[in-house]
Formats: sequence, C-alpha cells, structure tokens
Amino acid sequence: MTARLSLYEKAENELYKLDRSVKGRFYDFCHRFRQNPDHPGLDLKPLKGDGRVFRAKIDQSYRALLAKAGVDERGQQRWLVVAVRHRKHVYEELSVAINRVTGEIEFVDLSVVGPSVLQRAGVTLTPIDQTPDPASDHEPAPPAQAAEVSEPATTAPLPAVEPAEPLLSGVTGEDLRELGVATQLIDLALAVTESAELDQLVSGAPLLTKDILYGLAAGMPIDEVRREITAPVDVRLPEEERHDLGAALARTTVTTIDDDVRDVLEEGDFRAWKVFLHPTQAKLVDRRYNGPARVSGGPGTGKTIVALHRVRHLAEQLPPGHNKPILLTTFTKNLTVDLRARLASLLDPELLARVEITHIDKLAARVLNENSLSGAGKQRIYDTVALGMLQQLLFELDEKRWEAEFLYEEWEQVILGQSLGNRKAYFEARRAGRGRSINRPERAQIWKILEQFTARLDKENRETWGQAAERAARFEMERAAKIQARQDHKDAVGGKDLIHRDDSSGMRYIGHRYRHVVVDEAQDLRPAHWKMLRAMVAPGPDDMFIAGDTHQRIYDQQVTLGTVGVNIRGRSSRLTLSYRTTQEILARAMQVVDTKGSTLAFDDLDDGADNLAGYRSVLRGPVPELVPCNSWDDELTQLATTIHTWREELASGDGGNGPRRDPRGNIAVCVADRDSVNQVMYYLATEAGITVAELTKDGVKGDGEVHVGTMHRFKGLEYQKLAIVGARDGVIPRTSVMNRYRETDPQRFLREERKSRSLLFVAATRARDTLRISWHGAPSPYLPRDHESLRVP
Ligand SMILES: Nc1ncnc2c1ncn2[C@@H]1O[C@H](COP(=O)(O)OP(=O)(O)OP(=O)(O)O)[C@@H](O)[C@H]1O
Repeated sequence: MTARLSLYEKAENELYKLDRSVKGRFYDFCHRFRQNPDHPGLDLKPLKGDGRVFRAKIDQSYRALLAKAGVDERGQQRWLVVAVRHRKHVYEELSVAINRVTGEIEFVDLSVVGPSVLQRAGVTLTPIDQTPDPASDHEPAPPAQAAEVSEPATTAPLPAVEPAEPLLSGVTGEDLRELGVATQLIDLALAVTESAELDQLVSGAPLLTKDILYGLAAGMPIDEVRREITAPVDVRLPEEERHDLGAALARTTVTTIDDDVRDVLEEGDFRAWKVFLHPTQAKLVDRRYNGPARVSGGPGTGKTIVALHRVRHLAEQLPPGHNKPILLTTFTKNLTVDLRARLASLLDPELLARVEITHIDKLAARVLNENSLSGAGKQRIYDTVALGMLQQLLFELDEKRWEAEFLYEEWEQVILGQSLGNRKAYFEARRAGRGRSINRPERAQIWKILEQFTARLDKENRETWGQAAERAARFEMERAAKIQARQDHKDAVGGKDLIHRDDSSGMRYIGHRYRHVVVDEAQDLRPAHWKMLRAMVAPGPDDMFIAGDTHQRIYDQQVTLGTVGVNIRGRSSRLTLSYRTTQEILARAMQVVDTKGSTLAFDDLDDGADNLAGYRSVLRGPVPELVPCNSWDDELTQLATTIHTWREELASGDGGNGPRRDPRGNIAVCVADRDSVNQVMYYLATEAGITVAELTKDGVKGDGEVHVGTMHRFKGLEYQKLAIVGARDGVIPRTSVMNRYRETDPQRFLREERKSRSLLFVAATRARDTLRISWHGAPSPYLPRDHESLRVP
C-alpha cells in the first residue's frame, strides 16, 4: 500500500535548520515511505504514549515522528510527519492531540520542557533508545530543536527546595483546557513557577498555547484571554470529530510532501515568505465584504501579509482576461518594490499580471499625464521647496501677520484637503483639528495670500504633490460621475444600449479603472488620495481593502474616511499578535506611544479612536539595550563595535543556537536626519571596515551589508538587528519645532508630539530580535528613564 505524506508546519521550519546531508536523507526516507510505509527497512513502530505517534528510521541517527491520519477515499494511508529528531531526543511519551478549540492536530514536544517542571508535574520521559550513537563521530550535531534544550530532558531528582508559588495562580486545569491549551501541557503549565520555565515550556508549544500562557502570565484576565485569543480561532468542533485525526488533518496547516519537496528543503528557508496565515488573519483574507473594509493592528501583526493574501484571493476570483482589475497601492515608493517581490512569490505570473502595483503619488501622476496634453505637465515639487517659495512671497509682501508654516498647513489641510475651490467655500469650511481659530477677516487675508502663492506656483509651472493629488482626484471624480450618469441613463431607458449617446460623448469604453483596490500603509494617504481611489473603483462588494495603523502615521495626513466617501463602518478588524517583534522590544516600543493619562490620542481613520489593546507577541529575546554615550564620536565608535559583534552572531547562528544568517541586509542603523545618515555611513565605511548601503526613497542603494537610513525610510521594513543612534533630546522631538508651537498652537504641538513618537515607534518596531538605542547628551524624552522597566516579567 502507498501513503500520502504531509509535513507539520513546525516540522517544516525545523527541517530548514538541519544539516544538508540529513535533509537529503529525509527526502529519500519520504520517497521510500510513500512507496510502501510498511517496508521493514523503515522500522515503523508506535511509541508507547497514546499509540498514535509512530517513529520510523531515516538513518542510523535520525527518526521521523509520524501520526497516522486514516486512509483516504482511494485507499491510500495518510500520514503526518510531526517532527524529525535525533533518536536520543525521541521519547515514548510523545503524543498528538486534536485541539478542542482549533480542531487542529497538535504535536507537543515535551523534550524541550525543563526537568524541574516535568518533575513537579510528575512526568517522566523515557528515551526510545539509550544505546550509544554508532555514527556519533561523523554525525552533525543534533538539530537546532535539540540544541534549544539547555538542560537534559530526563528527570534527575532535584534538591528539595521550598515550593514556590505557581506562575499561573488562580487558573485551573479546566480553565486552560477550555481556553485551548494543548492537553499535554496543562499540568506542566500549572507547575511552572518562573518565567524562564514558562519560556522553556512554550518553546515547543503550538501558537495558541503560547499565546494563552503568555497572556495569562502577563496578567490578562481569563475572560479577556477567552475573548481576544481563544474566540477568534474557535471552530466549534463537533463532538464526533474530537478524536478523528483524518478530519483534523484537513484543518491543520501542512505542506504536502511530493517530489518538489527536495528542492524546497535544499534551498533552505527560501520559502520564508510562505506564511501560514493565523486563523484571525485568514478570516480577513477570505471574507466577502459589502463595501470598503479596514484592518488595523500594531507593527508586525501581519497587515501587509494579509493585504498580499487578500490580493491573491481577489486575483483568483477574477474572470479570465488580460487587463489589470486589481490595484495594490501604498504610500512609500520603496515599499512597492518589496510588495511586488513578495506578491511574486505568492502568485503565479498570469495572476500577478492582473495586478497593478504602484505607489499612490505615481498613480496620481499617471492620471494627470493622461489628462494633460503632451509636454504640458507641471514640475512636481516637494513641500519643503514650496514652503520656501511661500516664505519668499511673505518676505516680498512684507507680510508679518502669519507664519509661512501655518499658512502652508492651512492650504494643505483645509483648502486642498477639502478641495475648497473659492473664497466662499473657505469662509464656510470646518477647520477641525487646526488649533487656533480664525475669524472671517483673517480668512479673507489668508485666502488672498494663498491665492497669490498658487498663482506664483502656476506661473512657474510647478505644483506640489498635494496639489497633484487634488487635481488627480478631481479628474477621477469627474470620470466616476460620467460613469454614474451613463448608468443612470441606461437604467432610465430600461437597460437599452446607448450606442448613439456613447458615440457622440466618447463614453462607450469608459468604466471604472479597477474592480478591487487594496491599500497598505493607509494611515499616511492624503484626503485627495482617498477621493481618487474611491472614484477609481465602483462602490460595491469587495471594492476596497485598507490596511494601516495610525500609531505609525509619520506624515501629517489626517483623514476621516467617512468624509471622503469611504465607509468602513462595521467592516473594521484589528490584528493583535505580532509576528515580528519580541515581547521585550514590544514592551519598550509601546512606552513610546503610551498616551494614557495624556491628551494625545490616535484615531481610527474615521470618527473614532484607535488603541493597541491586546497587542502582544509570543517571541522572546534580549531586552533592548539603551546606551548613553559621551559624544557623537563615542556613539559612532560604540556602534561600530556592536555591529562587528552582530555580524559574528549572525554568521555563527548565535553561537550555534539558531540558523546561520548572512549579515547582509539583516543589520540596520536608523537615524533622525539625512546629515546623520551620511556621517554614519562615512564612519562605518572608512573607519570601521563595514560596508554600507543607504536606504533611499527608491529602496536600498548599493549592496553594502549594513543598511543605513532615516527613520522615515524604515516604514514597513524589518531587520534582525537594529541600532537607532542619535536618539537625543532636541532631535527626537525637534526642540525648534516643539518650541514654536508649545504656546502658540497647542493642537499643532500635540500633533507634532504624536508624529515624533510615531516615528520612534516605527523605528523601534523594525527590529526582529535585537534593538539598541544610543544617544549623547540628554536622551529623547520618549525613552523610558527607568531602563529596568523594559524588562518583561
Ligand atoms: N501568520 C504568520 N506566520 C508567520 N509569520 C507571519 C505571519 N503573519 C505575519 N508574519 C510575519 O511577520 C512580519 C510582519 O508582517 P507584516 O509586515 O505583514 O506586518 P505589518 O502589520 O504590516 O507590520 P508594519 O505595520 O510594521 O508594517 C513579517 O516578517 C511576516 O512575514
């Protein structure tokens, strides 16, 4: 009889870390197993635990652990490889279970649980075989999983000590069971007394168990854990399926082992992109929405991943064709490169060809080009240039009543933001969030100055990106109005063709540009961008999917989606589990945007407020390092030393405890301004022998190993190890800016503060494992004074 083999997600991740020769032998094993699982050479035997886990021989040293999941309709046996272990780490007690909440098969590796906890819970592990390893001289070290075990897994008696209070006091085994903790770990979890033991216990545990136990250990009440962690993944498993491994296999995230698996395994973790969506993420991807939908969530919770999978889902539903009915857009140019690369690994080329991937300003520019005579386009300028022109104008007019910055913002946010086309409209406009109120005569003065300013821009054939967005939105809205008028007329004449009318109006082929629009980094788009996007897609089911986090808004674009025709009411969801950042980094970063007790608040892109409640991680790592230095030179010297150490750590796989990584592109240095970028790059390259590459608007420039850029350039990216340098008071936030508004414009002051905090928050949450923040002089006031407070309990 032949067999179908699948690979458990965790086993797949562990396989990547194994020595190449073991991977090869595993592949041969799979091949033989699929041909005939009963072949005596495979030595397939049940473990004594629950009898549902079998071991089979890969070679002299390694064993595959498999669970039998029935026989399919064609009579083929179905097996799931739950782990690949050195035989010394295979124990008779290992078992699989079906999780009562998720309905998935769970394999729990008790061998990583520390002996103290095992002993307290009365669990003894019996190795399947204690004979010496005949190949030990030639074999590579046991897999990384085994290396994670810092203590032997057998239960040698420990000296008697005063029994300590359980870490999860106040929680019963029944509570844990009901919440969805893996059955095999319930008694052990209750026996844990220290957080280090908990770390060890959950290191081999399924994600749901990890999430629940960390939540409870951090003090989340049981009800909150049930609501935030358990309920979203509860499949309400029918009683009759509680023991059906075959049915559970269909719900479990697995990779089918076929002939392609060899290449996959040999190429290491080239499939790192292949994220198995968490059920809470998957639900957002597959759902049918009756209109625009929005997903929010803290950094690293997978908003971009969800947006990419959403694009795939939508692309798969498209009728055949050669056009591009899906738009995937984002705010920053360098992120589109990243989005394209990630989407390319997720979609077949034919489907990828149906998706337009472009950043929002480029999209607006394209609309303008289409609508202007060739050669008649304007030169687009950045805000800093335009502000300089306004300052010059005020100087020429000897106008001292208004500051250029104030007027520029009034223009950007009130006049352009609300598309106010004339003086009367400006007199009547709402100026919510603008702080200082202005009366009618003042509005008249402002309008007059700004009219002169825009006339000057026009005369010089220049326009700002804000103006360009506004014009593009207008063109698109006119186009949408025509489409609507055509449809209304068609409806009025009973659905007849409109050949005569269309031929005379050039309307025959006009339609909405896209069927679906997917937006990432939504928090930074301007109101005009939203109007343009709204007009580009027909209102209806699945029209817009919007991902963003207002805590990461680092440009000054505030928008209430409801006012620009994007109604997300009742279609908002929030992701809370970070897949990027460790608990330690998260605790630190959260302090930066912690607005409790202050008047700072973050919006939800609509009329409400957003928060990061429940934002958490199950990853652990070192506490972020906060490094005071004596001077800028001292900061640079210490930075270089740190980077040398990081390089070695990455190259050696943290001394053999983790996967070895090429330091290239895994280390980054983040600073507050362009000047510092140049100084850091120059120092590292010329004084420290470290090759560098700059993060620019267009992506990484050059192939140096350490990436250096300003905080703005780091949005959406991630690095294994990240240093933020120059995090000093006066720079984060800029004293000059804050002082200007502290007294004169309290609203603006708050906005600036929120923006600076968000910038540091974005920067700090780019780090996956290691974060180091240094400064000289006084530290940024957003950094915690008490460094101990960063320690996660
Ligand atoms: N279900 C998952 N399983 C494993 N890894 C995941 C999962 N979801 C996301 N990730 C990983 O977490 C990291 C962060 O994901 P992503 O960039 O989508 O987060 P984000 O919410 O958009 O972050 P940010 O707001 O900081 O831009 C990525 O490395 C991604 O591959």
